Order: sequence, then structure tokens, then C-alpha cells
Amino acid sequence: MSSVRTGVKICGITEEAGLEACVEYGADWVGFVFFERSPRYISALQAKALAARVPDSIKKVGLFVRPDDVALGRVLGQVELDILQLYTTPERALQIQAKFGLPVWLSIPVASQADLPQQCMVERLLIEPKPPTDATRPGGNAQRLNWDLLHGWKPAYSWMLAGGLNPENVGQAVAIAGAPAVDVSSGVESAPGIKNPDAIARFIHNARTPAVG
Ligand SMILES: O=C(O)c1ccccc1N[C@@H]1O[C@H](COP(=O)(O)O)[C@@H](O)[C@H]1O
Repeated sequence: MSSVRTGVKICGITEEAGLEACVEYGADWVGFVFFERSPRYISALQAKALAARVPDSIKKVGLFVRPDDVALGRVLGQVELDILQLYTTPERALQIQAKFGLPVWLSIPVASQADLPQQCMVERLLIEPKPPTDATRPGGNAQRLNWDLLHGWKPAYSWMLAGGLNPENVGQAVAIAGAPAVDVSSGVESAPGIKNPDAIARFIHNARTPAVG
């Protein structure tokens, strides 16, 4: 069992109480969703106000779905982000990384071991379940991956596990999948888009407390 501290990203921050819980309980990254069809969508101006309250020890991640350069430039002109989390093709992700000069995390939808990439050309890959065919967004659906698919998988690049995690299952997910870092949105909410500070506290604690059995 690994004793490495699990990295934690809390995604879809829309208001101060959720952000304060991330700061108080020690999240490594907070995510702002710039995808209008999400219940966690916030404008660049709202993100700017929240970002001003984030200490340097926590990195700010902007989440974009198939963004064009204009949309990215508009947000980045208003909010200081540290990382771009993208739902797009690998080719476009590389283009964006080169053009905007920020580290890129690329979401990889996984349904079987054959979907696990051999290599990574960006800073990190987010390993997530393939969304349901009728989903209106490519993530944030509270849908979990079969963690057994990742058991013993040790890629030579940085990655993170996402999808359907919550305070009750994250310890087991980390133990089975060997995930060095985890990402959560729906699993720490009291309503879509509204984070629950107590759930954030428990999620972060349990992500870093190895589950046994
Ligand atoms: O959170 C959203 O609304 C969202 C919208 C579009 C793409 C991704 C989104 N969220 C990301 O999805 C995963 C898993 O979310 P959940 O914990 O299952 O709700 C997470 O990486 C979020 O960053």
C-alpha cells in the first residue's frame, strides 16, 4: 500500500463557502467550470472574484469543453488560472497548451483497459468513465469507473481519477486504483452546483486515509 499523500481536486466551485472549505481542509486544486450547460458553470467575472480568495498553495484549474481560442482568451484575460482541464482531442489539447502557455490536463473517457493511454503529451491525464450516451455533459455526472480496470496500472506519467467519487467511496477507490490524485464534483454537493463543506472535509480526509479490506 502506498504512503504517498493523495492529491485532491475539488471541482465546480461556485460560491465562497465551498471555496473556504477547500482552503480549510487542504485541497490541492480547485476547479472552476466554464461550460454553460453545467449546473456548476460560472462566468469569468464570478471566477475572478473567487480566484482572488485562493491562496498560492492551491492551484486554480479552469475546466473547458471543446473551447475555441476566443473563449479561452476571454476567460484567461479576466481570471488568473494555473491549469486548463480540457475535454477535447489530444491534438487540440497540445495546440492549446502551446498557444496559451499553461499546463493542460486532458480528460480521457475510459470504458475498458484498451482505453488507457500508453503515453501523455500534456501535464496530466484525467481518467474518467465514458459518459452515458444521453448525457448533456462529458463529466460531472456522478458516474463511476470500474476501479478494478486500473488495479496494478502504473503509467510513467501523471494522472488523476475522476467520476462518481464521494466521501464514502474515495478511500476504496484510491486503494484499488492506486490513484495518485482524485477529482470530485457531484459527490461533495448538497445540491447541483452547491458544495457541502462537511462533505469536502470528509472527502479530503478519506482520500488521504488508505482504506483496508
Ligand atoms: O462538473 C461538471 O459539471 C462538468 C461538466 C463538464 C465536464 C466535466 C465536468 N466535471 C468533471 O467531471 C468529473 C467527475 O465529476 P463527478 O465527481 O462525477 O461529478 C470531475 O473531473 C469534474 O472535474
